[in-house]
Amino acid sequence: MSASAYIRITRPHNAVVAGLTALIGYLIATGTLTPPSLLLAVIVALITAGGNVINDVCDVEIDRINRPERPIPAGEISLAGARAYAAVLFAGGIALATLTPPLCLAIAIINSTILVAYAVRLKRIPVLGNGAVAYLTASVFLFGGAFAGIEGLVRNLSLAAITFLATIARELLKDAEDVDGDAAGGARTLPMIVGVRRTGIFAFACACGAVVVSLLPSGDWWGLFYLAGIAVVDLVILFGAFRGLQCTTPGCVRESGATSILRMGMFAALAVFAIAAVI
Ligand SMILES: CC(C)=CCC/C(C)=C/CC/C(C)=C/CC/C(C)=C/COC[C@H](O)COP(=O)(O)O
Ligand SMILES: CC(C)=CCC/C(C)=C/CC/C(C)=C/CC/C(C)=C/COP(=O)(O)OP(=O)(O)O
Ligand SMILES: [Mg+2]
Repeated sequence: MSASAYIRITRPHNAVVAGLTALIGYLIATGTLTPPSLLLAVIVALITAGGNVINDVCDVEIDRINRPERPIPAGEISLAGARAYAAVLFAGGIALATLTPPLCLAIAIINSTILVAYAVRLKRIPVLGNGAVAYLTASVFLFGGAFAGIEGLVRNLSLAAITFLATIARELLKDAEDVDGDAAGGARTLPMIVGVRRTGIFAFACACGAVVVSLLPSGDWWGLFYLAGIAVVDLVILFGAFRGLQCTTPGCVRESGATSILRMGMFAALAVFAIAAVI
């Protein structure tokens, strides 16, 4: 057993960015950060870490082939140990969420349940699995807003919609990249059913939807800086999705860099939201 394996299995960069995104959600909803709001980042990081650990527990057979270096297939953490660790991370996140308003606690419990359901079953259902990851990612903004009450959550609905659509687009293109490995692992994804070309068209349509919603007038943070920043980000997102749209094979999607360009655009969007909220 090594301590580093217990850190690696949580995909810490992912959990930390998710935690910081909850703070951006609160900042957008209220225009300020308070010391108690820092708790949001810890809760989201713990629950995201729990989701990543339970995912590796359920994907152990796929990862033995595709990702043998991960802690469970590499023999660094036992299956039972990882299961117990995931339970501790979820329980820690939910216990801390009892210190937040009931709306936040409800989201924390619902999301923990969806993360377990995703690992156990939803991941294998085409589109529904992608929808679950898109909802979870979008919900970080709702969670941050909900710390300021229902009005905060409502104020962040447009951000959640943008994130949902952009994440669906990226997750579908990730499935298009992974068709060969997923088929060997027995998974069924949209591109296996309708082909890479149609998946690319659907992903591009979702990216266009995200761009349209991102330009609609919204809260106090919506202004000249936001419009200028988001216009650049929108071009990056459209370019990434367009690269995927042109492909008919998984290899083409991988070489197009579409999913990396989309990830870059999504992280840049977070920076635009955060700066727009404070200036
Ligand atoms: C049109 C437009 C302006 C779109 C921007 C949408 C937006 C604001 C997306 C932000 C999504 C985001 C990065 C949320 C942070 C929470 C988080 C860590 C989510 C899950 O991880 C995503 C990560 O990129 C996983 O990457 P990978 O392992 O390569 O799949
Ligand atoms: C707001 C609250 C309380 C929680 C949000 C929780 C978040 C941010 C979830 C975002 C989505 C996410 C990162 C989920 C983690 C589990 C997951 C879907 C991992 C990806 O696993 P696979 O789909 O198996 O892909 P791999 O090939 O990387 O294993
Ligand atoms: Mg997995």
